[in-house]
Amino acid sequence: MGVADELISLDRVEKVFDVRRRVGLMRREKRQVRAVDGISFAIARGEVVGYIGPNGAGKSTTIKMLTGILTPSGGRLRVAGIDPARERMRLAHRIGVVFGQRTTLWWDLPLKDSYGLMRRMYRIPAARYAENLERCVERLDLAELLDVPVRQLSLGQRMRGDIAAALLHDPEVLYLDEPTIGLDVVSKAKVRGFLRQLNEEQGTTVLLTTHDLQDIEQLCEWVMVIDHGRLMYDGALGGLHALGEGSERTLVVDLERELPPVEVAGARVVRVEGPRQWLAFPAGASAAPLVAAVAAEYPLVDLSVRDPDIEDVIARMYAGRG
Ligand SMILES: Nc1ncnc2c1ncn2[C@@H]1O[C@H](COP(=O)(O)OP(=O)(O)OP(=O)(O)O)[C@@H](O)[C@H]1O
Repeated sequence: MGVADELISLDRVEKVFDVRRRVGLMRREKRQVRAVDGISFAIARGEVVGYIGPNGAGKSTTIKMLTGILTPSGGRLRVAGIDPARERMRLAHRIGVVFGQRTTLWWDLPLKDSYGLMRRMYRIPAARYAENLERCVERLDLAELLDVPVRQLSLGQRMRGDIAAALLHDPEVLYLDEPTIGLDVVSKAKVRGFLRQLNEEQGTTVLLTTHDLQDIEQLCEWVMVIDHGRLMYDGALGGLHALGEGSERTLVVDLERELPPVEVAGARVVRVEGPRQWLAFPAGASAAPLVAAVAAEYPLVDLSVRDPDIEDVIARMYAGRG
């Protein structure tokens, strides 16, 4: 990735919170929480990057620093060449933000009035506003909803409304914090489809925080995993599959008939159902010798190889933390 393409960069960024905790009846104890503990990464223009980690890992704190809501305690952070905390208003014109858990829309106003207010806030030229609104309305299926007050929208409708609101001023980068939380499968698919199209057609850079690994698998080629404020992984999605320590692939074999568990070197049977057996083997190993060994010793009818479930890999990464 060339430096010229770098839209977001963090260099040893830290955020420390001072928290006071009551201990006993009178005493209060001062404690520091290192929410983000020396994180460095770079995101190039046009990338869609997943940012995942367990509860309390530091994801929201990172996003808040990237928008300028929070000032880092240390390190250097730039978005589109801007220091977010120092020039928050200037940055606001370049970024869009969607928080799945709360809306940026006006609760009592019809959707289109909220958009009108956005237009004035961001001083969006009339033609550009009309064009962007039309595109969002069409692609996010909002035509029927424009006159409805936000409080009357379903969660999925409101989320689509929020995503449109974040895009009316043509941001170069979109931060999404749990954009599919609480949505049904159809709404999730709509939101994901829209984001993919946005990235492909407008080249919008997307930083996506989510607990839904389907979001990640369907949208992101690059993933960062954070835990205890530190980056545990920063790489291609495919690399995650191979990463989880002890992660395994599965060879599923269909035998001619029901047989005792297959015995071959380098794999162990983890499940038997009638003539079908599941053999787990290390994700890094080749399946070929295993298949050959089974075929030589057993009446093999059919087989398939399954990659480790990304959910398992991530769960293992979280479990091994500390
Ligand atoms: N304003 C604050 N004051 C004190 N501590 C905070 C504050 N904001 C966050 N923290 C702490 O910082 C840590 C990281 O929190 P953060 O919200 O960034 O996690 P997260 O990865 O977004 O978690 P989740 O998946 O639950 O949203 C947590 O221990 C949290 O309690």
